[in-house]
Amino acid sequence: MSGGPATPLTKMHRAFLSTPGGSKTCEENIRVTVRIRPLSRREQAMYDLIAWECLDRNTIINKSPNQEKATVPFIFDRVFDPSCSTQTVYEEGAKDVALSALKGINSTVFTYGQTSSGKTYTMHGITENAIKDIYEYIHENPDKEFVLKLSALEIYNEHVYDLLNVESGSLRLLDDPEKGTIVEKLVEQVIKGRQHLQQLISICEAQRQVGETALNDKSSRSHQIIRLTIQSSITEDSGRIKTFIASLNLVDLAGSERASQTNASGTRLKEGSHINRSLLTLMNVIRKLSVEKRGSHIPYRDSKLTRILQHSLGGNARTAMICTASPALSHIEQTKNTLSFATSAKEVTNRAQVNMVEPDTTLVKHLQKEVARLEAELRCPDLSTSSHLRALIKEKDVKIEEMEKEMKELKRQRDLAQTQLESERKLRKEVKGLNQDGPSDHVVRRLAFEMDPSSSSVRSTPANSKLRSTIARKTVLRQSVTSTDPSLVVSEIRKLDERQRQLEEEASRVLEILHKEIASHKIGDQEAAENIVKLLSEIKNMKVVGSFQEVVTADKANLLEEISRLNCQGNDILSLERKLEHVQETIDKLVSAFQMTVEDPLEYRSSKKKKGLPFNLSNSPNVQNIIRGPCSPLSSSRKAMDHETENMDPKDRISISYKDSPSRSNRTPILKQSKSINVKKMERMFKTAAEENIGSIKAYVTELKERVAKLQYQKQLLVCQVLELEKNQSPVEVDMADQSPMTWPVLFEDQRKQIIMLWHLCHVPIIHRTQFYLLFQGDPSDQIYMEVELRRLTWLEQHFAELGNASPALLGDDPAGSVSSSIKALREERDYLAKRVCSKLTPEEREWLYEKWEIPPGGKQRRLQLVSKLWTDPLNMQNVQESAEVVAKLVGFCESGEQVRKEMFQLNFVSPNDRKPWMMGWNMISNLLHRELMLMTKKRKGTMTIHISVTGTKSGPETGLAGEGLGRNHRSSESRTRGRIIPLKFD
Ligand SMILES: Nc1ncnc2c1ncn2[C@@H]1O[C@H](COP(=O)(O)OP(=O)(O)OP(=O)(O)O)[C@@H](O)[C@H]1O
Repeated sequence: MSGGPATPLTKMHRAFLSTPGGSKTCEENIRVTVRIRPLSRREQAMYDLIAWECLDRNTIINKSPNQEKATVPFIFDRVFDPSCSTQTVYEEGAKDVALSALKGINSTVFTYGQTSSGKTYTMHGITENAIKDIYEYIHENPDKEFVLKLSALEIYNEHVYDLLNVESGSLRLLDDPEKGTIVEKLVEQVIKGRQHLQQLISICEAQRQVGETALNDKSSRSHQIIRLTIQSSITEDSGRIKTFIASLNLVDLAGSERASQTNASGTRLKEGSHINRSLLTLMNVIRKLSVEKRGSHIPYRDSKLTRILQHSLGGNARTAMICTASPALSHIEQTKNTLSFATSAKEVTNRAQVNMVEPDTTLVKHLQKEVARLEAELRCPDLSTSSHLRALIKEKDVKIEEMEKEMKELKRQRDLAQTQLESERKLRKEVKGLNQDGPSDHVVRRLAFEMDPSSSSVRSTPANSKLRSTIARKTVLRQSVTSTDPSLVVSEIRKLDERQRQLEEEASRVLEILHKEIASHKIGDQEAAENIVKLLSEIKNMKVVGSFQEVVTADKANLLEEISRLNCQGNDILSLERKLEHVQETIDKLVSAFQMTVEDPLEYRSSKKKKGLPFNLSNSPNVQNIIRGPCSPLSSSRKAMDHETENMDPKDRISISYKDSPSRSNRTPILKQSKSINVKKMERMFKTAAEENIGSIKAYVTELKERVAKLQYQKQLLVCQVLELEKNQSPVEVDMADQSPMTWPVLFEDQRKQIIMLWHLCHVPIIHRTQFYLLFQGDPSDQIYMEVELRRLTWLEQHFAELGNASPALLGDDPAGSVSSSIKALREERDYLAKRVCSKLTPEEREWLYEKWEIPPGGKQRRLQLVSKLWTDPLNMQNVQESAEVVAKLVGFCESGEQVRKEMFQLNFVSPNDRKPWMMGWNMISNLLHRELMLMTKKRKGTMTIHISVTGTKSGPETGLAGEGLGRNHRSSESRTRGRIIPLKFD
């Protein structure tokens, strides 16, 4: 093979061209040098001959004795004979190019040649020298700031591997429109210093695939590319920072080889074929670049090597190629090939340019202009001239309008679906109503409780279809939140939330753009600043949030309406409770008066005189009220009494009239007289009438209490549901209307287990657990209680889970709602119960229990040990049952022999007459529900005012919704708010 033509001298000159942006493009040929190594020991041993002679610094010629043709010299940028050191090779063959990276120009140094020709040997020296020079340069330029990063890869068998992260496996090549081919996930390490860099390079060299061949004990079996990225910044006198960034690629190629020479087989043969193939592609690329016209297709993509090195081959880089060769005659053909390749390479022209990151002056000018324009606009008092901002606002307005339209459409669809659903329900109810006599089960199960007693009679007329449809309509109205499919409402709320998010994002984007613009412009003018504030507020006041809130308010109107309705009920409750209190007082007084009268009329009179009792049976206006009460059959008793009085002997009548006598002095003789007349008969009459009256009054009171309790439950159930919907959590799916009687026992057991577990998790007072457990044993009418209990416990459990023990911070000054305070309250409750063990249990009972609950005899605090074991195993129903029995005994439930009515079970689980300090714990927990609702409604920021009724008795709040004061420290506020209507303003 003949040598190539000499490189024209003109091509050796580099031309720096100015780019439009001001940076320079360096158009130059690849710098190609040839290094001939000394004969290796192996070659010497074989008495190999030297076949090449370096005629001068640039020329090498084949001096083989048996040449048939005249040899043509090869001319390169530099030819290094075997005596040249690596230092010289670096200085004259690579340094200039390598150090270009320090000035923002990409550079690449290749070593190319036959296997064992000295590529790795040379590249190792080049790398060391380059590192040394780079750090010297950094040292000599303290005014510049440098950031060095290193990445390293090898291409082995056409796979790319990260030499700094061997675990990564084969990496993919990606095409980046700006950067060209990049290696995905290639690690790039920031260099901390020269030693660190050297250490990393050593690691790369150690990681590289090396194998023994016949020609080289440590033959590199892969192409290695070490990339050092250098970022340098300099601050000019003007304060402008110029930043340059460039990469230095140090490429040590695997050597071309002949299988016959390397004796390769198996793995080595395969490696060799991959190496040769990729080198062939490299040669093709170089050849095409050297001969083809600019713009013609260059097959970079034929190998990973050429893809990765694309910039270095005819692109934005300065490239130096050091071709290494053996002088041995035995490798003459290989060397000729190398020199031929090198000859092509020197024809390749690159266009390197300085890579400056510094903000372009044009951009700066543009920004300055923009600042000036905006400042001028802001100075103008008429905002209408702020065309940019106006356009922005207009654009947003259009978007908002579109979104509002979308929302309206969504709302319309939702309403349509709801109407369909409701009419379907209505229809179902009517059909059901026709098939039933008496009160509708459906209605009862729906928790709809008629306040108006007359409506019961309406319902009890099944034949009247008109009335039935009225009831159905009422029930549908009542259902609202309680019976509207929660998933439908939740889905609507989610949709609206999504809309809200989108709108808020839009608004934020507008504000962000404005902020950025304004922040980037230095506004020294007060007027301009004011205008900006004005504009910002105008943007903020865009109808985004407002319009959304209106929509949301409207969409959640059913929830709010429901709350309002409940609060109206709350007012009813309040008035009912007042009446109730009043009636209760009357009863108490009547009972005591009656008992005293019957037991000893004389004593009664004297005590009445002493205590100054303000009324008696006949003249009490309260009695009149009671008698006139809708449920009181007292009138009949009274009539009976009157009737008996009328039929009395006139003498007997005197005995009745003594009470009315204004003259107290006359009483004794009259009384004596009356007694002598028919005392027994009168006593009997009086007793019967009084007993009848009291019974009736009690029945009336009980009825009132039932109404109040049921309304309260209904109210709390709604609160729970609202909270669930608010939290977008799937509600406890218990649609009682659809519960068939057959499934209720199963459902009850399931709910009870959940409740027991939740009691345990929420550290609910054990007296409450006992009361609830014993009262609600699975009767179908227990459904509402089970439902409410489960819902609020579920909420509490979630609340505690969210709160954790660090709740005080979240609760502000009120640590009462924390888990720890509940645990403390539970402990105090156990102490209280332990104290009752002796008084409530006989010694025999105690011993029996100690034995049963395995309390060791003679142990200390056996009572406390016993109580500590109660309600501790929520999964063990026997433990639950027995715990309830013991606690019931200790507390004295049903001691009076009177069955506690379920309806009387208070929502805050505290017997009003028996509040203990530890009971406040559960009060507080229960009241969290109420507070959550408050917070939720406050957050809603609607425009309506909702009144939450806060009611209570003298000893504390009576309902789960009542009471603002949550802790002992808040007692004063509790008493302040008790019994008042607290308006919650939505603004
Ligand atoms: N200029 C030189 N002076 C002295 N020894 C050299 C020179 N160049 C190479 N050698 C030696 O020759 C041997 C082969 O060199 P090297 O491994 O660098 O070859 P290579 O081209 O990288 O081979 P391969 O392609 O198989 O990896 C090594 O033992 C090395 O020390």
